[in-house]
Amino acid sequence: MTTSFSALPIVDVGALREPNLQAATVDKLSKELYDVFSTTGFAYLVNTPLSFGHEEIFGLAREFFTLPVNEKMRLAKKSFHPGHRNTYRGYFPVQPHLASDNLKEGFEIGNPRASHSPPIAGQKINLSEPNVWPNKSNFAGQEKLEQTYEELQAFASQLLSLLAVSLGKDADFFNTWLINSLSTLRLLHYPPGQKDSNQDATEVKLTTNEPQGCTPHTDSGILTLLHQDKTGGLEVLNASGDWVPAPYVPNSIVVNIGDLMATVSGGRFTATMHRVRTPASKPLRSGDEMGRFSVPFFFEPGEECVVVPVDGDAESIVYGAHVRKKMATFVEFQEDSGYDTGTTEEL
Ligand SMILES: O=C(O)CCC(=O)C(=O)O
Ligand SMILES: [Fe+2]
Repeated sequence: MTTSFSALPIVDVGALREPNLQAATVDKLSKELYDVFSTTGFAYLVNTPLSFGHEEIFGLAREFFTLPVNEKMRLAKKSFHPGHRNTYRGYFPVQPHLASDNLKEGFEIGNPRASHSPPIAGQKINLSEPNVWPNKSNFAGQEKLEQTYEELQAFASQLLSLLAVSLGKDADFFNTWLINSLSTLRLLHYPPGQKDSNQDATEVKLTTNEPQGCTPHTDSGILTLLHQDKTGGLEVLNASGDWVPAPYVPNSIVVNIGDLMATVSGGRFTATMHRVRTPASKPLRSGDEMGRFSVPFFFEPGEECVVVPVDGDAESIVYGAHVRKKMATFVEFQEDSGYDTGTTEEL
């Protein structure tokens, strides 16, 4: 269960930069992670082993989202562009007509080295389809994003070993989860809200009193590693029902537990509700005109992975079935997005 925290804790994971971890370090870090994941379910991580910084990752996000709309829509998932084959990876546009509490556009990639399977009969979403990319002449960031994915996957795997130890298991206890992992790297852009009618095409017309860039939710997978820019807006729900701001802390990334890991841990870890406020409209803002950028990495097992909870008597979960069930609640995956693209080309 989450607690009545008033700020997210900070965990220094600098020791993970060393090639060989001492047993005492494993012990210390796994205890620290256990403490935060069994209370807030969320923390800032500092001194991570990642080789890239915020400037690089948000440079890539900015480069992607400033592409012309038709170039982004060329990558749109089938639910936003019926002529396209990609159902799971690719671009989704802002959909104010569908959900005024989810005002964001996004671009998602899976494992760049994965082998791909054809769609499963009767399933509308192919979880193991290939990535789609903008033309190289328009977007130079493909290779960098692929490397970013691989580094985040490796870092998340280190954390997973520590979580296994923290739950009294061997460090490799969850290693089968890494086979054909479905982890997702998602670039997100939250356009600023705009209250008057002179908005341009990239701004969002606010239709509710409480505009949301991202509706309250828990993440579905193992854990999420989040890069956020300095705009702010992320809020985490504590046990008293208060939304606690989780602003950017310099050189940190945010980590949080997903539903699957909460279940596997027998409820020892908590998947905490969070949301993102829509960035303030232009006249109120002093900095960036484009709104907020964030880059969550959702660490996930493979589609066919049979996930066995740590308490022997609890029921196993097939990850593909778990994620499909959760997806039914996401606006990005609604059957008919109603998005009118006016184009028909296929990828
Ligand atoms: O943009 C953020 O800071 C959080 C996004 C998020 O919670 C999500 O995509 O699941
Ligand atoms: Fe989330």
